[in-house]
Amino acid sequence: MFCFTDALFVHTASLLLRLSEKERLLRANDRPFNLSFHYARNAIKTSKYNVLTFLPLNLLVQFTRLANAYFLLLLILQLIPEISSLPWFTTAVPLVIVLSITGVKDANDDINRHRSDKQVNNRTTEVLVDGKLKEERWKNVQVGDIVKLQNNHFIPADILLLSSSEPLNLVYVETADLDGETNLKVKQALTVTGELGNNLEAYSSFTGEVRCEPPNNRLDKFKGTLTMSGQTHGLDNDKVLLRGCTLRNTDWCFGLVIFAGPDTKLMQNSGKSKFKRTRIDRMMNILVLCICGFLVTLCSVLSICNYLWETNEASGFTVFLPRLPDTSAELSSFFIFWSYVIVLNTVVPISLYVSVEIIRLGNSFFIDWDRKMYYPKKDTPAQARTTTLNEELGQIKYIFSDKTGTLTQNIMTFNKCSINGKAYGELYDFSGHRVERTDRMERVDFSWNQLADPKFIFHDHSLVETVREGNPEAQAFFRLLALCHTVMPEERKEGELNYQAQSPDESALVTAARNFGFVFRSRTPETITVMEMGRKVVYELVAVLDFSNVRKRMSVIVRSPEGKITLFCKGADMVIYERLHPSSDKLMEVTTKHLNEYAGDGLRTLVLAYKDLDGSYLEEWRKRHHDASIAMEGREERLDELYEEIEKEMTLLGATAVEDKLQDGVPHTIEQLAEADIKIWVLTGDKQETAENIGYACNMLREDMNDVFVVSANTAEGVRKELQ
Ligand SMILES: Nc1ncnc2c1ncn2[C@@H]1O[C@H](COP(=O)(O)OP(=O)(O)OP(=O)(O)O)[C@@H](O)[C@H]1O
Ligand SMILES: [Mg+2]
Repeated sequence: MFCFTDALFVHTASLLLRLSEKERLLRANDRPFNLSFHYARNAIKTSKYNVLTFLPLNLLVQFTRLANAYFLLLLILQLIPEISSLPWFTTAVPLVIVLSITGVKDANDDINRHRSDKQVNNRTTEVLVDGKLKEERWKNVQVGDIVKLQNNHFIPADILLLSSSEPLNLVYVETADLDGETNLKVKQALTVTGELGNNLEAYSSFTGEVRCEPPNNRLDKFKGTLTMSGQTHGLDNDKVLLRGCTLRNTDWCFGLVIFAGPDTKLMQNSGKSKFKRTRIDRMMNILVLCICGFLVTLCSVLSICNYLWETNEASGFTVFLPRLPDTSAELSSFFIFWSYVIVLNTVVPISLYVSVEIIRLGNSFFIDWDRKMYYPKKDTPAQARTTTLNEELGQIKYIFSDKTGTLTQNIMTFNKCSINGKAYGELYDFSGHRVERTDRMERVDFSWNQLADPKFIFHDHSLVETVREGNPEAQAFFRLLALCHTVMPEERKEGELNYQAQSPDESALVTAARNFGFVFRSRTPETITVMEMGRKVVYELVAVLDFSNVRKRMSVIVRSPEGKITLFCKGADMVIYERLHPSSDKLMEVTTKHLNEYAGDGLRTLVLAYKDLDGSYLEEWRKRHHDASIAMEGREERLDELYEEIEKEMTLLGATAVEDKLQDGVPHTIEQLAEADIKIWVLTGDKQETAENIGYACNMLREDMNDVFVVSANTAEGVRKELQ
């Protein structure tokens, strides 16, 4: 008994501690220190019941259903002899059958959950204990442990990447189970921890201290610092491997466990699934309640009549209807009320619930069997994952969709560009008329460039000539594209370059630069290596001012081998235009004209600009930047301010236009949805003109809609006003 309360106390204490966790502190290789915080262990539990709690909890859940509760009430009434007019088992038997069928189904589901929990908790991974790697079950992994992961293995907890087998400490992870994206994501360790390599001795004396945000469910954000040998380094999402991902293309990597078990982002996201009701369900509930009301009224009227009869007439019938001596008329009519409730219980159509359930089950089979919803190419039939919601399908009024990747293919091709006021990529015939591109046209030959991507297609020869002639603006344009991005290169064999990009736009732009002779070759957290027209140039990467959809731009600051410091920036036209030096005004006008043409064709556009920086100013800025990037409080705001300060008075270089084709059948589908009077909302961050043109291209907007109106407010309040 003692033991039990003790355990309970420790558990509650750790729960309280965890609830109030404001910041997480942990030290590598120091279990006693980490244990003092009572962080959650790595075992997970998704099951709902155990042997003891199953019966009470499951019954409680089942009786929250109106029909079951109603049956129970009837049963209780029938157990009272003064009221009962039917034998008790007429209600008890069906109720028990219904409850036990549902109970068996729930128990089976829960046994499966127990089984999968057990399987997951007993997976093994290698943990560093006393200087040696030891196989350890997942459930025994603790916060602060150093683990070694192998290729194609699942990641057991949320882990800070320390070092890896790949050059430059890269690792590749597949995140399909987390966010559904199938392209591999690249993570890179800090250079200081990367130096630990595969050295177990170095690892056992590693005492890095991590300070980071408390557990939360945001998959794309992480904020923390790592302090080792007196130096503090900022940590962000790029250095963390999340539970639920799989290691790919990486022989091994080492990591430090930061969040375990229920604290991992994966588990924090798997919130309780809500019980959804359909509209028919709700309507049925209301009807049943009304009928119940009717039943109560009926029974009340009958029991009042009974009371009247008892007081006025009953004395004459005692011969036939003998009664107990002390029953009053009031009591008798009270009992009569409940007897009528039982007798008339068939008024309430409880069987309706059962019928509807069966109809839905049948309906879901019809959905699974529907040949028109079968896609032979991938052998995928339609699948009704739930049998409780299918009648809602016919009631849909709104569809909310994403644009990129849903309406469009998410395959981006570099199509056109405007450099220093001159447009490239457009094709003209001898008389100067624009011609449509076809497959038969002569492509630009990139064989002079050994590192070119053979799949890249471009038709305008003049651009290559301009670059090869050494036009400084054209070269600066492609240099920017080769430097300003977050793409990760992969070069397994000499010359076989492969780009891994978070966003396909960037990969298209970097590939374009690659073909035009500015080949992005490799990156470390401190440098970027580019082959510029066959010459290897290593740029020092001073800072990356990352992209966010609020900033709508991204920049890098690099120092060339000659010591020239430049900020390169690319982003949405309006955002860049606001930050240009007045000397670019003329160029801006011409570029705007080109941009409007591109947007008119439904192309995605980006504007490119640069700025030369002064060394002493940069040093001072860099210091402030470092302070802000390891700050735990207000990190984003402070960084934003610093970015804002340096990204101004830039010089315009030009603009790019990238094409993302519509998926097959999109216009047709949208047309049919519109015919069914379903309203469609599409989410996009594109330039307004581009978005409008894609809207026309996919039949969302039609020429005959003459009052297309634009809401142009920036706050929730403003949008609400304009909509009214
Ligand atoms: N990698 C990037 N670097 C710089 N600017 C970018 C980058 N990606 C997008 N932008 C700019 O920021 C704007 C907003 O980006 P966001 O990702 O929100 O939308 P989007 O990707 O264009 O939208 P959608 O998902 O509908 O295609 C874009 O219109 C573009 O101008
Ligand atoms: Mg985007």
